[in-house]
Amino acid sequence: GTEALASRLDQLIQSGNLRVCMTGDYRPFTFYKTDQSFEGIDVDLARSLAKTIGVQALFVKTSWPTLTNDFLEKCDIAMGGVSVTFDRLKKVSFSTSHMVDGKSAIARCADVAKFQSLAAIDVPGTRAIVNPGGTNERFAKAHFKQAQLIAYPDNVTIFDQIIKGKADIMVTDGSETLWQSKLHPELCPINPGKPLQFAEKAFMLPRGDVPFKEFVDTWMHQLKATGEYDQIVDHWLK
Ligand SMILES: O=C(O)C(=O)C[C@]1(C(=O)O)C=C[C@@H](O)C=C1
Repeated sequence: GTEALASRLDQLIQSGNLRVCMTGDYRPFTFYKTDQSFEGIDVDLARSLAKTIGVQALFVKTSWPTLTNDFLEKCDIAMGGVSVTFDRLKKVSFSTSHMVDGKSAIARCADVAKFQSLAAIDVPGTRAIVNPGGTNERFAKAHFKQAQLIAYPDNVTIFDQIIKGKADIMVTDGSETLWQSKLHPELCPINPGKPLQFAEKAFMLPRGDVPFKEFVDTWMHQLKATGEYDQIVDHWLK
């Protein structure tokens, strides 16, 4: 047929806004500042996508436990260090993955030698801290049987808890262990080159919306081909 498929793309072009859900608690991907604006890799990516569509990026603050529902109710896309999971794929679609980022551990530098494997971490006496709602919690619940699990909902200050000695270790995205260890010299990433679990970053999209997904995937493909993607990532990671 000659009729184009209906798409969220048409709606958002009509409204003039790309509504982007993000948590704002995950440096360097998304950070919510005191002036109520967002910054980070995925903020730059969102602005690039919006510009390519010809609309404004409008950021909507969400949280990891409410991410999927907030996306479904309030946003056209969810960005900000979001991992692809099969649970989420039961409710939403994802763009093509743009970054591989497996799970790794971070601990006080003095403890790195004793936490060299998952088996060495998961022993009685280890206090593993975890932010609820995302893939970190899923990993912790699946793999920590002997270690004590401490749920801590503030992803911005969670790393201070390890520095203060209130917890011993956190398993999170490898990129975050590198970033946080640069921010806090007391903390060291543990074998960041050998992730404990595979994970990929992508953008959450409305389920089954082929035209919108084609647009986002083509934009990302070209961003990578032209080197703009690396420019954005390197600006934050270096
Ligand atoms: O849930 C996801 O998609 C994430 O990758 C987010 C997630 C998590 O796994 O909890 C990853 C690292 C940050 O420390 C905070 C949130």
